[in-house]
Amino acid sequence: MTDLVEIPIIADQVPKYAHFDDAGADLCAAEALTIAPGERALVSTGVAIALPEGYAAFVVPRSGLAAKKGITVLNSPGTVDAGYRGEIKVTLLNTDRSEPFEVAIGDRIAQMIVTPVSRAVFVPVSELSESVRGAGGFGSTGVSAHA
Ligand SMILES: O=c1ccn([C@H]2C[C@H](O)[C@@H](COP(=O)(O)OP(=O)(O)OP(=O)(O)O)O2)c(=O)[nH]1
Ligand SMILES: [Mg+2]
Repeated sequence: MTDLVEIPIIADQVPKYAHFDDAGADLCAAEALTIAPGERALVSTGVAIALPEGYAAFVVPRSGLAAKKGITVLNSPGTVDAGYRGEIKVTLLNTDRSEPFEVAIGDRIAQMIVTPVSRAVFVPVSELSESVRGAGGFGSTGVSAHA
């Protein structure tokens, strides 16, 4: 059984996990609007939470909206800091070239993943330890699955 984290919340519609073992709880729109093709909108959810210290919540797209409608979260993963007490908002981007995207109040527009996060202590050094990857990145391993 996963550890349960109690999170105080103020919300008209409390985010729900569609299945008990889902990673993301769905966030609903608290306002109605239309997002034109290629446009973005900052959408209210009416949700405010008090995350425990050492936790963050990530606002990420729903795959169905992405695959079927071209809707994504522009700044995905949107990062909700533990100390944030304001309303959680979702920056939706309509990537479709022709279809406007209609948002109705109560629509599940994105999902939120609550997770522990490490607090880093950045220690300046003159050299970094060696690794197999080294400085290779940005496609250094190619695309083909065949060597
Ligand atoms: O998708 C998001 C991302 C962020 N936030 C809220 C919670 C977060 O704690 C706060 C600040 O987010 P972030 O640090 O990403 O934005 P910023 O542009 O760096 O703003 P700030 O200067 O306030 O940190 O905005 C949302 O409601 N939705
Ligand atoms: Mg910030």
